[in-house]
Amino acid sequence: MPYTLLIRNCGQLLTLSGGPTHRPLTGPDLASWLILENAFVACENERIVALGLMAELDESQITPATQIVDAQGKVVMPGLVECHTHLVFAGNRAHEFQRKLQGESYLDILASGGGILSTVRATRAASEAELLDNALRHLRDFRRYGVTTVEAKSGYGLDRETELRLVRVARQAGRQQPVRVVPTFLGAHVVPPEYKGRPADYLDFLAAEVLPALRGEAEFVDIFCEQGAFSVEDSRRYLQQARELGFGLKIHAEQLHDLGGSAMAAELGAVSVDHCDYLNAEDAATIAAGGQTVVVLLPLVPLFLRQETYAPGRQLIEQGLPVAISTDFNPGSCPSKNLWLALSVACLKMGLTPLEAIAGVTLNAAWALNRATEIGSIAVGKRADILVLDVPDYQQIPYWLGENPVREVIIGGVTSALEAP
Ligand SMILES: N=CN[C@@H](CCC(=O)O)C(=O)O
Ligand SMILES: [Zn+2]
Repeated sequence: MPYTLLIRNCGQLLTLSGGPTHRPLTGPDLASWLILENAFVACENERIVALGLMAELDESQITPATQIVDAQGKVVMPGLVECHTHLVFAGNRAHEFQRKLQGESYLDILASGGGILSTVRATRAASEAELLDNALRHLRDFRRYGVTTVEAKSGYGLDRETELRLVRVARQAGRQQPVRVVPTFLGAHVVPPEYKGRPADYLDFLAAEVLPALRGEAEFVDIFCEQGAFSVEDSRRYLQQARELGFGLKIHAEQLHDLGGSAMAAELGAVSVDHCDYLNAEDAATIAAGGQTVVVLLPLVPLFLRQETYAPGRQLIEQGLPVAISTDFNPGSCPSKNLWLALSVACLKMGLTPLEAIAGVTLNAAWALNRATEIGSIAVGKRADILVLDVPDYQQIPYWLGENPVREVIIGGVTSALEAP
């Protein structure tokens, strides 16, 4: 079959391929994947079918029906994979920004009934149509940044009806526009007012009344293991129950304190452990030994919460851990969808190199969603989620701080218009 889409004259084609295919990238592999200069990528419908140097291009596969994108010597790379967001919510927390600037901590604001609980009130009060509208707007913004897959957590309902609604909205939003949406159930975000002081009872309720209704609807189950949220022991029991029901596991852990939640979740086979700003070296070694859990770094969160401590990214890489990078887009700890900024801050504050950080927002992020056979690199057989950037050299990606380098976004072999707001 002839090519349906050809991207030619790629100055640098960042393939993210050439390394191991059976596990996430770790150690030196994070930065030694293949870059082709003066190259092409060809697709048949939604799949990549060929790539190589321009001199190797088989012109006989080009027909008048082939769509040709001229990269004009710029960087071409896989679509970004955003592996940790709280996509579906109502309202915002701009009113808490000033409180934060005056020194109130994230957990103090939560303990006073604000923070996550403030977004829960707004989300419970919103209609399904309003929530869908918000989610679609955020997905459009993500797509402009070159994000082609987005994980979407629930977690601002904290009751059966609203939590199921949030998962339904995430799935519906995924069907209504081109960015792929991967739903995660985070009903165990914090303890709702109805269960105040009874976290274990709330988790039992979720496990008995909500998780069974989510089989086939949400792929992962997540929990916020932290002071003021859920303890390590309660989290362990809940995640075990979720695993028995067939869900993949994720955890928010070591965000503000070193409690041991990340190592616990890794021992249960979690696909990712997220935040890890306070992860200690011993627990990092436990996670590395498991060999299957990705550490998702969220550098915009300590930045936004004015925290000095960032996850020890460099040290984690030296210890052999696979790292990914995400924004953690949400109304409280990161109201930003700019994954390029997160990538830059991962370099500046966590010690990643540009190549490692690029792997963190593509192939390793795909591993954190259990989708690395489908997305995250430019390789024959993979889904054609591809970006054409406006920069000629990958070194400029983290350098232009906070800018959006995306010129063209291709999702499933289809170029999608980046319409004005
Ligand atoms: N830490 C817990 N949950 C989110 C924040 C949610 C919120 O503040 O609304 C996070 O990943 O940072
Ligand atoms: Zn989060």
